[in-house]
Amino acid sequence: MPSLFALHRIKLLSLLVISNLGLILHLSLGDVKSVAAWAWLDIAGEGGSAALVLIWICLLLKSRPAGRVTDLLFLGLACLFFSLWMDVTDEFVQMADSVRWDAWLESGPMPVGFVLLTFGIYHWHREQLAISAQMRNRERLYREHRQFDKLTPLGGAAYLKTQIELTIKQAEIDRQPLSLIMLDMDSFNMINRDFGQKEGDRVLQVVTQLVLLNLREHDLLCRLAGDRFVVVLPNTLESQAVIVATELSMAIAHLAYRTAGQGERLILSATTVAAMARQESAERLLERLNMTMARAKQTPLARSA
Ligand SMILES: Nc1nc2c(ncn2[C@@H]2O[C@H](COP(=O)(O)OP(=O)(O)OP(=O)(O)O)[C@@H](O)[C@H]2O)c(=O)[nH]1
Repeated sequence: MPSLFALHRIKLLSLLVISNLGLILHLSLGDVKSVAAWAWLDIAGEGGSAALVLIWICLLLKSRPAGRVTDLLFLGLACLFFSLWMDVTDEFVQMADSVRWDAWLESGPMPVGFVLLTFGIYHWHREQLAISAQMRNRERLYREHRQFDKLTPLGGAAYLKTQIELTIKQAEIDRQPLSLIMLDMDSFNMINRDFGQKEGDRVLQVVTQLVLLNLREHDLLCRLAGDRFVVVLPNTLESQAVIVATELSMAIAHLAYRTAGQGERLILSATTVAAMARQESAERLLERLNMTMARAKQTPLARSA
């Protein structure tokens, strides 16, 4: 993974050069104030704000791919930083009363920065709408990044339980059936053992994409743990969930998966089971599915709970 500096070298160097030019201009045309003349509260406020904006810039560049939205957000934040930096510099260097340009350097870039940030955030919002459409089957109602698994990236067990509780309540209000599918990869530890953990990770990612492709708009896929996934299917009877579960198993069995290293063809398979929610907690429902899964792994015909 390239470092933050390597990816955004020109942006960061430009900010460094311009900030230093501002500082040099002040130092060469003004007088350095004595420590007694320093306004500590202003220094802390303005300096702290400049430091925070610098942190925002680093987080932005670290978390976003290069492109127009990143450029707009960066330029906006860079303008805010420059204004605040000039403000701090002013606390250490006294300019003659006749000098006007220093006030421009302090106040000018700030509104420009806000305008650029507004454009950037607007385009970010549009980009996010497109991403959210793709994330449709991965998240519902709210996003809490700590509850999302980095690898797949699907909601984890905690997210799943919250979503099941919410969906059970909604199903009761709507008087609609709610079913769940549990999917567990078969002999997954052998993939890790024979081809390495990285290949195992890749299999989990590919299987996730494949399952997502086979779900309906309102279904939700989560990763319960390891190679075990759960699909929440609102407005679905158990008999319909069993059909979807069989389709998912078949899709995985028919996947022409090749390893990243030598391109070996792997035969993947998964066991799936389905259950309809009764008047029970999410915990109990998952327990019931886990038990059915354990039975199905031993006797492949036990596919519903
Ligand atoms: N590569 C990879 N492996 C994982 C991850 N999480 C769990 N595992 C591995 O998944 C394997 C799951 O093993 P088991 O629960 O025995 O499942 P299995 O080998 O599919 O066996 P059966 O389910 O009985 O068919 C273990 O070897 C875990 O170490 C992960 O994020 N990445």
